[in-house]
Amino acid sequence: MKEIKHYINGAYVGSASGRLFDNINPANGRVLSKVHEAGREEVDAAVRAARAALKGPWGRMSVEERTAILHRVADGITARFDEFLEAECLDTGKPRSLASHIDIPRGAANFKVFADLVKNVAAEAFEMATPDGAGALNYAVRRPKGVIGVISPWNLPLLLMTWKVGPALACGNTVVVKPSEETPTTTALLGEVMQQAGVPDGVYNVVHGFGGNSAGAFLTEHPDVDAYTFTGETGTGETIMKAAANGVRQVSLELGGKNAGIVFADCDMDKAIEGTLRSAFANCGQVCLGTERVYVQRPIFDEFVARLKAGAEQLVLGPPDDATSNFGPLISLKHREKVLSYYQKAVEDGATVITGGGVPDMPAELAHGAWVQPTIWTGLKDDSAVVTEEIFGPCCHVRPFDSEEEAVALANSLPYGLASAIWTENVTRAHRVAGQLEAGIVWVNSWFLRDLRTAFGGSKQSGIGREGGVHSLEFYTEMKNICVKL
Ligand SMILES: NC(=O)c1ccc[n+]([C@@H]2O[C@H](COP(=O)([O-])OP(=O)(O)OC[C@H]3O[C@@H](n4cnc5c(N)ncnc54)[C@H](O)[C@@H]3O)[C@@H](O)[C@H]2O)c1
Ligand SMILES: O=C/C=C/C=C(\O)C(=O)O
Repeated sequence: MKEIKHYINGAYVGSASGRLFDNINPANGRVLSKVHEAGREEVDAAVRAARAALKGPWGRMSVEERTAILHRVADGITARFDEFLEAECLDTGKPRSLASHIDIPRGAANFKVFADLVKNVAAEAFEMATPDGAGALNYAVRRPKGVIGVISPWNLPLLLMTWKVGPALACGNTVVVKPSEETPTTTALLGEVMQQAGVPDGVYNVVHGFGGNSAGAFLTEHPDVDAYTFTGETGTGETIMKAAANGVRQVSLELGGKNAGIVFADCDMDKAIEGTLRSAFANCGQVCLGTERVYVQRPIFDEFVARLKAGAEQLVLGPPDDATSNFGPLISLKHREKVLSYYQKAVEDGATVITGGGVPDMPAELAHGAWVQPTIWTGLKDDSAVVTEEIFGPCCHVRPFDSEEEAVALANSLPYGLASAIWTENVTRAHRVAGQLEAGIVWVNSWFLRDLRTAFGGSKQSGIGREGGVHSLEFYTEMKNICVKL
């Protein structure tokens, strides 16, 4: 059976403890590989390697050399596209059509975009007056923040990990990555690409394991890491923030959401249905930006629900290697238990189940996979846990509204604030509502349309900080002001 090892200081190494855990294929429940679980010893070795690399050739390299290497990393991912695709689809069960259009190309783009960006961003300068009339000149320079701890989730493994590693390395930092225990393979494979691209040893390190009392906690408790960038659940973000408080380390947190879609009666119904179907069901609903609350203006409510139901019922469930399928399993049986507990709660709370609500019948070879039905409810009260808590499954609750004010108040009513989607053909309304929504990202007549130069992140309990474009530089560099008296 294949083993997945840590990647530390340019070499693949196993755990001293010899502890291994199973990497399961969620489509059929079979073990794909055995993964080494890092103890404090491996995490410490990875952090030491990252610290040494910062002081070594990486730290002394010109921006031109560094960014040329990162372009080679991107090209290396593209050259091994099929291997990355296969690995990502086996670990997650997601359809190839999805991973080949989103996950893997974005993995490569995340290195190119930030390599190009750091070459072209100027820093600030201020001339100032002084009492003697000679004046002084202030100018800023950016320096790498140091060793960055990267902790990533399982829903878009390569995409979300490289979204952090790309800018971190472009800015001259070194990294220790702890990928999700559910999806270790592409993060491990990237080590080979890094090596072939000429990334010096110790710049990119990977340790595998779980969160609490395992590699994740050992990394966030390690005193020699300068900052942490994390994507995952809000509760985990709180834990990491507490650990990072020791030694006053900075955090960038991309956390959970309970995102609202607002569909006005003046929308283009075809676009609104297509976009809402994608935002609720893509990646089996396991997208942080996904829509789990849909508010629809009353005159079109019945038609919208009927068309959404028809769309959901046309989704084709199947494993990644089935070219006709566009809907995969959840990440694990454990996650399915959580999702199904909300399916049950919805019924207990009096929901009308428009479609789905349970486990689909799958052929025998997939019977042990983490399959669930795409599910739509109506009729829940606004305070039902199904409507207020992030489920992270292929489901949404649809509720009618009457006025624009009501829709904005409903959308803003939760402690989350990651993303929203507005569907309307009235351009004035679109701008007016977008300006009032408490969310880091608002899409108008679209969903998950991403320009990597833009600020990405959540408000309220959906996160701290923004990454993307120049905003990544704020986190991955230390800006230093130099004041010269003339
Ligand atoms: N805002 C965003 O950009 C964004 C993007 C994707 C996913 N998410 C969120 O991520 C969640 C789904 O991902 P998940 O289930 O992998 O999240 P998670 O918080 O369970 O795990 C994320 C990572 O943190 C690690 N971890 C867990 N406990 C830890 C601890 N105590 N110390 C250190 N590390 C720890 C895990 O091993 C994993 O690598 C959802 O809530 C989703 O909304 C947010
Ligand atoms: O599941 C969350 C998806 C996040 C997407 C991004 O971080 C991105 O597109 O940069």
